[in-house]
Amino acid sequence: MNVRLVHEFRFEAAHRLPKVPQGHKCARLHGHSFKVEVAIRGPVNEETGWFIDYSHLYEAWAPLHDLLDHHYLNEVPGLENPTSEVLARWIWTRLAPSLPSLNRVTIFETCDARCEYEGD
Ligand SMILES: Nc1nc2c(c(=O)[nH]1)N=C([C@H](O)[C@H](O)COP(=O)(O)OP(=O)(O)OP(=O)(O)O)CN2
Ligand SMILES: [Zn+2]
Repeated sequence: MNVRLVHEFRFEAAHRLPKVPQGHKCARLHGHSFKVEVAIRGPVNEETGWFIDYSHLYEAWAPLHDLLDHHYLNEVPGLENPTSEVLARWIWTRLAPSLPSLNRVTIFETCDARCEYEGD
């Protein structure tokens, strides 16, 4: 039996999008309460009844939270153009080494819009 486990994380950050057309509102400095969903996929162990402990997701996420929370994303190396798309891949690249079963990273900038990334 295979399952997808999903853990939500949140961080607050400011950003601006430097490559949008002139006059676009997102060229101005603004902030979001970002929500990130990290999904892993794999088999359930018949003995333990789980795939892996959710705490592994938390442990993998914690260093990224420190890099992102209450930061100006444009100043974070690799996030000079911090769209949801760029952020999703940035997070994926940093989680994948410690979460080989990584299946999807989803970025919610607002309640209504999200970017889902499943690797290239
Ligand atoms: N494909 C993308 N489009 C947009 C991104 C992005 O990262 N990828 N980002 C933005 C801005 O960051 C913006 O802050 C979010 O804009 P929007 O979804 O329009 O959110 P609002 O709450 O400001 O919009 P409402 O019109 O109030 O719904 C824009 N586009
Ligand atoms: Zn924004």
